[in-house]
Amino acid sequence: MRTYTIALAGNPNTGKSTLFNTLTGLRQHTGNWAGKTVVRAEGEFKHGDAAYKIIDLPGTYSLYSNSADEEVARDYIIFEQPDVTIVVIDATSLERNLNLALQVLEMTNRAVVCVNLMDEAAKLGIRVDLAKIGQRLGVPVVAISARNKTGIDVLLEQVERVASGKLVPHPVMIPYNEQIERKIAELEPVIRETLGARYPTRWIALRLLDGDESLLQSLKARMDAPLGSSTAVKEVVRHEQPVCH
Ligand SMILES: Nc1nc2c(ncn2[C@@H]2O[C@H](COP(=O)(O)OP(=O)(O)OP(=O)(O)O)[C@@H](O)[C@H]2O)c(=O)[nH]1
Ligand SMILES: [Mg+2]
Repeated sequence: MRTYTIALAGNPNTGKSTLFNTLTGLRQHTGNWAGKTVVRAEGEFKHGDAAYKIIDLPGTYSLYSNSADEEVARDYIIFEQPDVTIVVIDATSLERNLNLALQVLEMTNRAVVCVNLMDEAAKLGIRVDLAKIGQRLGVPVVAISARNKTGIDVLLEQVERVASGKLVPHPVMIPYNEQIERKIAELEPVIRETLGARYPTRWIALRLLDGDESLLQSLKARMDAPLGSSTAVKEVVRHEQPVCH
């Protein structure tokens, strides 16, 4: 039986753990992330012909290394490369939540956006145009209510399609200004050469331009990648203003 790994990412309080509990029942265990005081919850479930290992990532507003939670979530998506990252977003607070979804889509194309708290949205008279969000983001978008256990089958159907490669999403690519795009184009080949093609070079280029020291440290710790000391990188990144935040 094929086993896939999936991660739950999203802002705090969007129902990730509720979904995690719904999917795994008692087949779950918790501990801490290596070297951090951040809780790590992992569980298993079966669906259709496949088994799934699922990781409940800490809730974060961004993945820019501002806290241990953000570093854990970022490192998991970048280095462990789950077969699918489910971004759980709050239907009653789409604008803020989509910000994190876009960050995840810069890191991986193997994603499904899960709009949770649909029951709450309905109560508030909020209508969510799933098709339009899906079209704009370029990944499957599914509506659920984790608490009421609705929409779970459709969610798992989309997760299976992405995990198995039946569907290869092409997420929207956020364009930056000309100067930043030029620097990204200079950095990407250096990153690819240093780290191999396995990693999201455009996202790493953006983080380097943003002066993300924590990411460089993680890269160094995991693969002894001399990216931070690369002269080519230093040349491009020098005097750069932060691009994100
Ligand atoms: N109405 C409603 N409430 C929900 C739903 N899903 C989760 N909740 C509630 O939302 C609150 C937060 O849920 P959690 O599952 O703890 O959220 P989380 O994303 O794991 O939060 P963090 O771990 O802090 O990031 C809880 O009170 C849940 O009962 C839902 O579909 N509808
Ligand atoms: Mg939680």
